[in-house]
Amino acid sequence: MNGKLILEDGSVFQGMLASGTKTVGEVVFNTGMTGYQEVLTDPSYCGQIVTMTYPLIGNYGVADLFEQARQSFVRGFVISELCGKPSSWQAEDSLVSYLKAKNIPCLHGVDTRAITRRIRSHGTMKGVIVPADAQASEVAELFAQSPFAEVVKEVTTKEIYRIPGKGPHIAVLDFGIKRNILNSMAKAGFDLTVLPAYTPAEEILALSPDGIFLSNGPGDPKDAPVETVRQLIGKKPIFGICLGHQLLALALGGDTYKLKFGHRGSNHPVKDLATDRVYITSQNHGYAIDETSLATLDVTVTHRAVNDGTVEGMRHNRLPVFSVQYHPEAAPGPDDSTYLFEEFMRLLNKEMNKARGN
Ligand SMILES: NC(=O)CC[C@H](N)C(=O)O
Repeated sequence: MNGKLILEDGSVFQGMLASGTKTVGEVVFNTGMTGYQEVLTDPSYCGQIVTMTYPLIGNYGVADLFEQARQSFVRGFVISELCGKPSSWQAEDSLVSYLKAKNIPCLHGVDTRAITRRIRSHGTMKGVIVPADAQASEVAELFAQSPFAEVVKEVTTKEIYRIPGKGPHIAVLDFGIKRNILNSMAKAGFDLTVLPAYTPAEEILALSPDGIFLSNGPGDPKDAPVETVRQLIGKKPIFGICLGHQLLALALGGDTYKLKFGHRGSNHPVKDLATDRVYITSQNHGYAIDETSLATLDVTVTHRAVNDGTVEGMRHNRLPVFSVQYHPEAAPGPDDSTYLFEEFMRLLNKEMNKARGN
């Protein structure tokens, strides 16, 4: 069936519907050459229609191994050439049958370069995917919907669950956590209790964890549980990734703002300001910390994006609290930054030793 993507500014991009019929979301683009299944199942994309800039998507199929959550939360997927016949030793299915089975709206055969150029110059905006012959009233109805209503509630775990390990006990706040973050923490040796995003601070602290982890997640950080994080600061060592990093800044009294078109891809250079070393990182964020808002706070900016100079990492000057805006767990992307999970382990061991009076 022929379909189209219509952006809020009225621009129209024609294509074909591989699955789904209509949807609304915030249209963003991801520049990764691979990793489409991880992108589809990263809960941070909840509420968004993702356009992949790499022109051939689906060539290595899909496999259970790449899933990052219990389901996909993207509102839609836009690609140029959809490869129907994957070729990979890992492929368990083709992308097209995966999209159909999961009912993920997908428009393909689209000029994704034109969409990306428009978003780059006009900024991220809302869009709808509809059949080519959709009525204007149907389109207006879709545009009237808010794709970001309660996204953290939608993606977070409904139940507490444990991933036992031999090391320090971490209370993991799941704002939309990717599986590879949990895998990376388990691999580093942590003992994990994963909690729903809206668990009150007293309940989290009642578990007597050795540390707290704040996960990635969708939407505007100001709509997430900032107050809970504020009540946790100073009580336990904390590590935050992406949304978790933004929440820490807000809870400390800083501010965040929306980037014009965000950072989404697997090859974003980030500089560690202590060593001047540049890491290639996986990123997916539409908001950033306002650096001027940190000026009067007791924190140090530790990492910076090489492309646009925005804040990519920070640490507290007195408390055992640090965070990064990018995704050290990768999946997809390079694993340059997995050392950060070991850094969290070292920090916890140091704090636990201190508490024992050693
Ligand atoms: N990956 C994430 O955690 C994204 C954080 C936030 N939703 C943003 O877009 O900036």
